[in-house]
Amino acid sequence: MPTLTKLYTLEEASQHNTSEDCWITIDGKVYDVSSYLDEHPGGDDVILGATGNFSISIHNTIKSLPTQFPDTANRLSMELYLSGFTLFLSKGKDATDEFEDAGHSKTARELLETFCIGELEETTTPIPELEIVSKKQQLNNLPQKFFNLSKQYWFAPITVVGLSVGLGYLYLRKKQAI
Ligand code: HEM
Repeated sequence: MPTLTKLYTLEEASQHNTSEDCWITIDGKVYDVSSYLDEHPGGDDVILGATGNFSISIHNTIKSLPTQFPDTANRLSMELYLSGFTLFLSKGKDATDEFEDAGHSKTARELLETFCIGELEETTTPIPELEIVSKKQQLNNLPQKFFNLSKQYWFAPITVVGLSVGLGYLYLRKKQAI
């Protein structure tokens, strides 16, 4: 039997990301929650933040901060690349984690179903449009890494020099005593 469910790609759903026209995708389904934004007890901003706007995850070795910069994506990607960060830029975002993390009640889940307009195409996955994780990045950062290491292990050369001076002194004293 042919399915009557309308299918969307994640990228298509991601175009609807404003307070007048807001779609979110949860568990493979697509919801048009535009009319519910103003009524949402958790505020409209959290739902808008879970839409498929450009989403950028920035990582370096010490911290990871997912954030959103819709307009400045290209400039930012270049700047971050140069400063040695790893950057993932994806167009299209799934809101399942945000929805689940808020601990919504059964009533909220039932209400959600009333806004369902279709499902995601099965092949749809968040596509990283730009992924900068390369060996080149590590090579570019060699001087910085060396600097970081020397900051971390500054005591090692001082210990070696100290030990050499001490041993030399003891050796000379012993030699003089003979
Ligand atoms: C996906 C992004 C969403 C996030 C991050 C989110 C977050 C939240 C948060 C933080 C609250 C608690 C507000 C408070 O008690 O101060 C809340 C409550 C609620 N939300 Fe959402 N929400 C989202 C989407 C939705 C959607 C799509 C619906 C329904 C169409 C919905 C329905 C409700 C309802 C009914 C409540 C009241 C408490 C409950 O019954 O669980 N939310 N939400």
